[in-house]
Amino acid sequence: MDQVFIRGLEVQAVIGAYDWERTIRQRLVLDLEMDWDIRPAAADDDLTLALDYAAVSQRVLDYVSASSFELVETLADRLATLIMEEFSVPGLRLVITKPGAVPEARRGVGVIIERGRSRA
Ligand SMILES: Nc1nc2c(c(=O)[nH]1)N=C([C@H](O)[C@@H](O)CO)CN2
Repeated sequence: MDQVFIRGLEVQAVIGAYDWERTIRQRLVLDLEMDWDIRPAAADDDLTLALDYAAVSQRVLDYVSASSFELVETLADRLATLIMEEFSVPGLRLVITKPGAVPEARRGVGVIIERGRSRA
């Protein structure tokens, strides 16, 4: 399946399980790969037939910046459902990195989820 991707989308959110984390905003970095047949859009050279990565990016930024979850797992799961429902995306892979959570983890910690994809 073709994919439309968004990489390194940075957003600040209230995210964390500890009391001190409930009072601050922390940086998250999102990587998103969305299954999409690009051939109809390519055949007609028509954005209305494409999965608009700018529109998805803006919706993700709006949602995450307004969210307030304890776990990155919860945010990832809710966000995946939202994207699939609102943009008719049949399957996706989402990586949420919380760069500052474990200072010794130089490239961050977080979760990777896949939804709507059959296991081969
Ligand atoms: N699997 C997870 N582990 C941890 C999470 C999380 O969301 N998922 N969160 C924390 C704390 O909020 C941490 O980020 C504070 O530094 C710990 N472990």
